[in-house]
Amino acid sequence: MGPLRSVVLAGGGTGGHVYPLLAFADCLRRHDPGVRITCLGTPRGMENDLIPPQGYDLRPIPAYQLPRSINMNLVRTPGRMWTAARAAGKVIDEVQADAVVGFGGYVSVPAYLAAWRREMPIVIHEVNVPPGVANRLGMKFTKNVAVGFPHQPQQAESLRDARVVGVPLRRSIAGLDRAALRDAARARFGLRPDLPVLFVAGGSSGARSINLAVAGAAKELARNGVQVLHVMGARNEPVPIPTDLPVPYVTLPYLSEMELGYAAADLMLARGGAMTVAEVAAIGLPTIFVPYPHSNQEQKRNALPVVEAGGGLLVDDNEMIPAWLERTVIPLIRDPHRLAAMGTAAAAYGRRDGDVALLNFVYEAVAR
Ligand SMILES: CC(=O)N[C@H]1[C@@H](OP(=O)(O)OP(=O)(O)OC[C@H]2O[C@@H](n3ccc(=O)[nH]c3=O)[C@H](O)[C@@H]2O)O[C@H](CO)[C@@H](O)[C@@H]1O
Repeated sequence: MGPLRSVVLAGGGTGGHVYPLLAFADCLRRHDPGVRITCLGTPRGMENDLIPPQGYDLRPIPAYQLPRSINMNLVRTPGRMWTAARAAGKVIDEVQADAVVGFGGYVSVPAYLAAWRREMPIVIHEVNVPPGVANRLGMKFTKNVAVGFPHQPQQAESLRDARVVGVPLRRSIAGLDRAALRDAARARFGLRPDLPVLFVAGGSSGARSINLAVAGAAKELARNGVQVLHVMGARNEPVPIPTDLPVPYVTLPYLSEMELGYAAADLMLARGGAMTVAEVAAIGLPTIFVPYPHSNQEQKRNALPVVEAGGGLLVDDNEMIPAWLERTVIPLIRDPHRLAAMGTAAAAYGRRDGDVALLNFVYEAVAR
């Protein structure tokens, strides 16, 4: 049994914050089935779709969006933030939490504030460079900062002393054997077992520029025997795909069982969200990264170490046009030796034990 009786987890908004929270919750429950786990969420974030089905207690906290330029001066922290912090504090008191573990996103801020007022252990897990604004504020209250990747302490002064623990990944992904699941996964999507598969997914909310480029390349990819499994993003307008293609082209709005997509694929085309990078690296899936261009180079920094290790390619969003895709994807996906070498390089960079490493870090922090 670990040193925790009750823990509050905070992280919300996009999949990028919710999936590591969930993976960590699962790990905690596996190691210590008696511990009480409570999650804080905003009323409309993706946590509402993702957390309750996994059987965790999700408590809504009033949403308050921090301005990106907040000066981190608590005296000037807006009143609405304290209202949210009081709501978080009520939950913390009710469940008699021993610690708060935050993954970033707006809901983490009230949790950090409430835990700080109660002088409780706070642990922060951060996967981006620069750290998100919520975690930056949280770092004022704790030195227990864990990060997902080795480049983060080198690139961000505020993360210099952070512990590299990796990223908690869902068990279905951390434990994935792609080769063993490949045929079943392909059958599930109606894909042929004998032709290569390009898996396209633009992060937890999809990516319009990627969707348009792949749709534009659909005919040429199909003519060259490349099958496509394309997750468009539930919040995106679906892009029309030609219907008379000679090989399967399967579109989905969202894929909950992401491991099936990963297992079906020979090559992935993705954004550079930190979770996506951690997942494809861990499972050794060669990936073409098209970082989201509008967030401070954050996604480029996530993807670059995998690319430099030889596990993927990097392309600017403005180069994401059908001709580039045709030129790059077709020869690569037909070259199993190159794909295998890229997969091995990606896997050497990735890790599958981020959940356990973070749990050990939390136990240490609570024991301190
Ligand atoms: C535009 C933006 O600001 N994006 C940020 C956001 O990305 P975003 O929310 O897109 O997050 P990631 O790419 O990191 O993670 C997406 C997660 O959703 C899952 N998934 C995705 C599609 C699908 O159909 N099914 C599914 O399960 C993936 O397996 C992955 O676990 O959070 C990341 C982590 O903080 C940041 O690094 C990104 O920069």
